[in-house]
Amino acid sequence: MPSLLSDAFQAYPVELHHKHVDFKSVKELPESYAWAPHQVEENLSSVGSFSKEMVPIIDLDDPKAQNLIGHACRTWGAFQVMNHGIPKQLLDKVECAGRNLFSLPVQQKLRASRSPDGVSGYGVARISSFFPKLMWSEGFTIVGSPLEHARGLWPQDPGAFCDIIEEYQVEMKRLARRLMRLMLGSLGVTEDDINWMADNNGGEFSTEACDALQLNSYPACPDPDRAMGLAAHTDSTLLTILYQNNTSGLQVLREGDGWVTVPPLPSTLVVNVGDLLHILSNGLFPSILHRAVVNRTSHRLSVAYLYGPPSSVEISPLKKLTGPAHPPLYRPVTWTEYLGTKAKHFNKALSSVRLCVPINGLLNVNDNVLKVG
Ligand SMILES: C=C1C[C@]23C[C@@]1(O)CC[C@H]2[C@@]12CCC[C@@](C)(C(=O)O1)[C@H]2[C@@H]3C(=O)O
Ligand SMILES: O=C(O)CCC(=O)C(=O)O
Ligand SMILES: [Fe+2]
Repeated sequence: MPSLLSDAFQAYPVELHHKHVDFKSVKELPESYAWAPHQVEENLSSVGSFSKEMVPIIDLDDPKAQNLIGHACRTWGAFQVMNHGIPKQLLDKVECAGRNLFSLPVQQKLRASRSPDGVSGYGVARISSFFPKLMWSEGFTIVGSPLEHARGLWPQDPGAFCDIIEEYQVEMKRLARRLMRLMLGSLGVTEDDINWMADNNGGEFSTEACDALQLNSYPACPDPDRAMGLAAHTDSTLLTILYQNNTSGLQVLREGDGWVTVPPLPSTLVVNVGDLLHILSNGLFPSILHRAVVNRTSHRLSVAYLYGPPSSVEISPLKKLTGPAHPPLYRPVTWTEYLGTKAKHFNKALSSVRLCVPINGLLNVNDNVLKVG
């Protein structure tokens, strides 16, 4: 049984081809990128006569932040945070590093390709293998040090990119831990209730949470209504912190509302509940289905910080949240194992680790919500 995050996909290698079109020179959407209308599902805000609610915006300096976060996690599974303490200059630097990377010639980027059974490197989203059409995006995943891949990309000076990424990883880990404390606090749970988070865990577990960084690039698209930037998915994480540049594209699916756009706001970060927090909270905090759409005029860039537990620690519903009236709904699972499950079942992964499986078999997270369009 693999225990490192980087080993998660050994049992499920995917041969994702890297024959990207040259996004910049394409004048018409190639058929291989043209999604069927029902897969793109229109964003109701452009059609509907009703106004939709917005993903909550929470100021971390607000004394009520913990309660507001708890409410947002229960009712949305996502929120935006301001006054989060990440310097604007660092966000600018990481955006610039991403732009530098994606603007390299394709041949150079391919020198840092993610291998079929690997987790780090350049390539199309791993979930692409579940769809008949290609996504209008490219990505670069970093687990641990980016040095090896950066050497392939910038043989003369890999250090500049690595310094920025490493600084970002440190700051994001600090923020993720703070957010975890607030989210759990709203449920009456403390770090001491979670062995791997507690400072004094007697050395039984590594206290080091695991994480990954995903840089996403969405070039301007000649036919955005038929294209998909990143298809609907939940993250496998405890939580994800997303920085998006000033171009909108992120949408979350909300029961009753359909796809709701999360507009980029200056110096604000988006926080998503992932599947492992869904499990840990015994479903009180649902993981959120989200996607990225593209547009005709602007290049969009996003940076997702994916935060999870130490890769071999088993995550199961917290004892404090379960009892005779609330039996545990999920079996214990490590992050590494869950990533493998996700690689096999994709959006049915969460129901595949459910203890009482729905009568009609594995439930796709998409089946759980009101369909739009
Ligand atoms: C730790 C991870 C979560 C992730 C798979 C990965 O190994 C690294 C990339 C992550 C990402 C980002 C885009 C969407 C997603 C579903 C994917 O294909 O790669 C997520 C994965 C996830 O959260 O399951
Ligand atoms: O680009 C976005 O807005 C979404 C990215 C995302 O969902 C991811 O990287 O997991
Ligand atoms: Fe995501």
